[in-house]
Amino acid sequence: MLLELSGISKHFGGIVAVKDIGFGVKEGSILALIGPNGAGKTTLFNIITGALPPEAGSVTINGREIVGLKPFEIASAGITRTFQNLQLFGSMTVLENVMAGAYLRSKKGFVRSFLSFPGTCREEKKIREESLILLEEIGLAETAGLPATQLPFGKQRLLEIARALASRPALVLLDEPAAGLNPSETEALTDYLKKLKTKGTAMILIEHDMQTVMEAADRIVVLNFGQMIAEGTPAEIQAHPEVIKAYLGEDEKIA
Ligand SMILES: Nc1ncnc2c1ncn2[C@@H]1O[C@H](COP(=O)(O)OP(=O)(O)OP(=O)(O)O)[C@@H](O)[C@H]1O
Repeated sequence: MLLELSGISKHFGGIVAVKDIGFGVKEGSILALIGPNGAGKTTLFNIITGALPPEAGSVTINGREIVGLKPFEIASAGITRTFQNLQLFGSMTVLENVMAGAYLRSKKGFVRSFLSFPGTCREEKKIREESLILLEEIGLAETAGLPATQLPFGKQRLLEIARALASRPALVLLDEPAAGLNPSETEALTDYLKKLKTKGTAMILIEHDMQTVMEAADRIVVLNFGQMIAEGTPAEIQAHPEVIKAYLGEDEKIA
């Protein structure tokens, strides 16, 4: 397993946000995290990325414990994320946003990259080339020189994904990547995520669009009121009685 969670619990005051959660994500696979609003999905993302400390439990990447590490250390260990409400660098161009993501794995770092040491120039050139390739793959190459905020919303979402991928992470956490996308953009996104997976990137996907989830995910974890009520393949989840009950009422089916 690339990522393993076990016994993760967290509460806020009297609210149990997540309780005794455990699952694993394999290299080059997509795990979808689904559940009604308030089920605990974002809390889990915040715990995995080091933004929130869990009260109990362990998170490992390639067997290395990451609970207690700072967010930038976890990012350097190969886990990056996107946000539900986009967090792009508005004053930078599309290309610069992706390059900023790439500096996470750079030896020189973002600030030193602005100083013109010979090694730094070579590295910047390489990062620029790789970032352009990433933009090409995600369909944003033509917008590389535009300020990020000039892109339409759907493209800003893709840019955030490209930036999260720029440091070549082993695992990317995607928070509702299809939210606000039109049907053809959603389809293109789903195809892109599937392609990414075949190149070896693992992903955890929080997504309310069930078609995207059922099509892209290898495995699905279902949360309800902070508890994990089911884990399985898309077909298993669609037929799972507890899941049907939590989502739709007992007599109906998902998706
Ligand atoms: N910082 C916080 N302070 C207090 N309560 C919180 C905090 N963060 C989350 N919660 C509570 O913890 C529970 C789980 O919230 P969380 O945001 O993880 O759910 P979610 O599944 O991501 O929901 P959504 O789909 O609406 O984003 C909710 O009851 C929420 O109100």
